[in-house]
Amino acid sequence: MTAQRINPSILSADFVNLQAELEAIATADLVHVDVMDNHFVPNLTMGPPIVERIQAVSPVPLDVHLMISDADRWAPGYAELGAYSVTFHAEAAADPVALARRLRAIGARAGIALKPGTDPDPYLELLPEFDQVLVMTVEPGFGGQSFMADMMPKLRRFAEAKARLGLDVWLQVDGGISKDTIGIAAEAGADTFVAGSAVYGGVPEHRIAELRAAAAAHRH
Ligand SMILES: O=C(CO)[C@@H](O)[C@H](O)COP(=O)(O)O
Ligand SMILES: [Fe+2]
Repeated sequence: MTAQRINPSILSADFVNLQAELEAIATADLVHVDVMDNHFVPNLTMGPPIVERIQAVSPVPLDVHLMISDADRWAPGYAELGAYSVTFHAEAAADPVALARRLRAIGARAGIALKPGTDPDPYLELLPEFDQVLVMTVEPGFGGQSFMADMMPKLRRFAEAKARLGLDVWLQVDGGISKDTIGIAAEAGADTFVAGSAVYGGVPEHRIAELRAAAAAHRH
């Protein structure tokens, strides 16, 4: 049976009380950290100094999602500060395979993210180069948007390639995941679920448990 992971996104947390907000998700698998540069996406969040402090106090490992241009230059720094996984966007990297190899060499899991409009085809045969693939289920940039169910065929393409190649690459979804949508993504082959507003919009521990139960009901 596939292991499933719930990764709350601190984009929906109170940024002035980050330590308490991190402690509130101690029952999660990883904490999803959205790094935005106001260039690749029209929003700005944080950079290495803040991510380094999050790394120092978080009760769970860091799943860093880089929504930044020139990923080739900046992504290795996040692996060096100790992030468990570093995911960069395919659209923002000049050489995704070389970058993934650098991230792995530093000791991080290497992830590649695809915006909703990005064709999965060029990446299917490259799956062995990555530890996780992030299929965006909203346009990156903001929390609280609606889940795009029309991304499920793309997710299925990766699930098929994963099975065909016999890999244990994680298939992640991010955007609009709630107790009502998580089953749709699990059904299509996702095993790693990012949820921001759904977790921090209530008591995080309860929301995480609710999401786990809803995903498990559709486990592969
Ligand atoms: O990467 C992003 C947004 O670009 C996400 O990680 C959001 O933070 C998810 O928020 P919700 O859709 O779950 O509220
Ligand atoms: Fe994200």
